[in-house]
Amino acid sequence: MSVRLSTPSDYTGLIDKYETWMFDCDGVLWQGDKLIDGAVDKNVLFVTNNATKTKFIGSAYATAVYISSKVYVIGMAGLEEELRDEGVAYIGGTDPADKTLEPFSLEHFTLDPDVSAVICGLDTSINYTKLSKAFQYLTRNSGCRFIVTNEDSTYPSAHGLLPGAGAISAPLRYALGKDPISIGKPAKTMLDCIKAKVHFDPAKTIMVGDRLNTDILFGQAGGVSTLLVLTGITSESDITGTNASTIIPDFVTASIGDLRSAGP
Ligand SMILES: O=C(O)[C@H](O)[C@H](O)COP(=O)(O)O
Ligand SMILES: [Mg+2]
Repeated sequence: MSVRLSTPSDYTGLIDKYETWMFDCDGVLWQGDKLIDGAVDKNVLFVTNNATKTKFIGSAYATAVYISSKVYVIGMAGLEEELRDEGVAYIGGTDPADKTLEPFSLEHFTLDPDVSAVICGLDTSINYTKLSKAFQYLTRNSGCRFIVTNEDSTYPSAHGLLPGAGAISAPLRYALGKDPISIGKPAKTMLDCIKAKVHFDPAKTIMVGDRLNTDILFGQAGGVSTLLVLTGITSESDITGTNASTIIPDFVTASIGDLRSAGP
């Protein structure tokens, strides 16, 4: 049963109890380009599946650390930046030849034999050209691995829910008839990435997230406490009543901004 936080002493107790705070980003700190009230005056680790973000411990960074060979990318500039920073050769991504609305044609497409993995992340410029080139690599380059930065089905933007990274890779999963390797939360790869960079005591660590099947499962798998906020994907009806999820966070509060009410 989750503990519902509500009083200043509840929040003070939580802040006193945990020395390492892992914060999910989309739906916790911000909704798209809109900051969530009260979120910005904390200095903690940001752990996001959003592969368009960089310089966080994000799924883009974790994927770039995971792969070393040349890859074909479905994704945006943030994912390309993390691949470059880790010295991973890539094609596709924001390349104008792929990020195009021109009539589809593979007439000028030559398969690159060095591509040994396809990486798929959130891509707001997704199109048939990208999906087709990725499919060509996955079916014609022997042993080519199918990797996704994360599998979030939706993305909590400032304008409501939008298709998430999981929805971007879904056409390839269906066409291929096989599931990819997923790097982001709740996968262990993401936690391994954090452990390689930051020392923390799981007993004194709390993961704050808005999605039960990524953030809360990630925290539980990592042996850390979990705090669910209701400013993103999960709503009250998802955690109460007959259809309540079986994923039970340790703590629940409406918004990360509630922590401001912590007493002295
Ligand atoms: O990739 C996606 O679908 C979205 O960016 C999703 O919101 C993950 O971001 P997070 O909540 O982990 O920051
Ligand atoms: Mg989130």
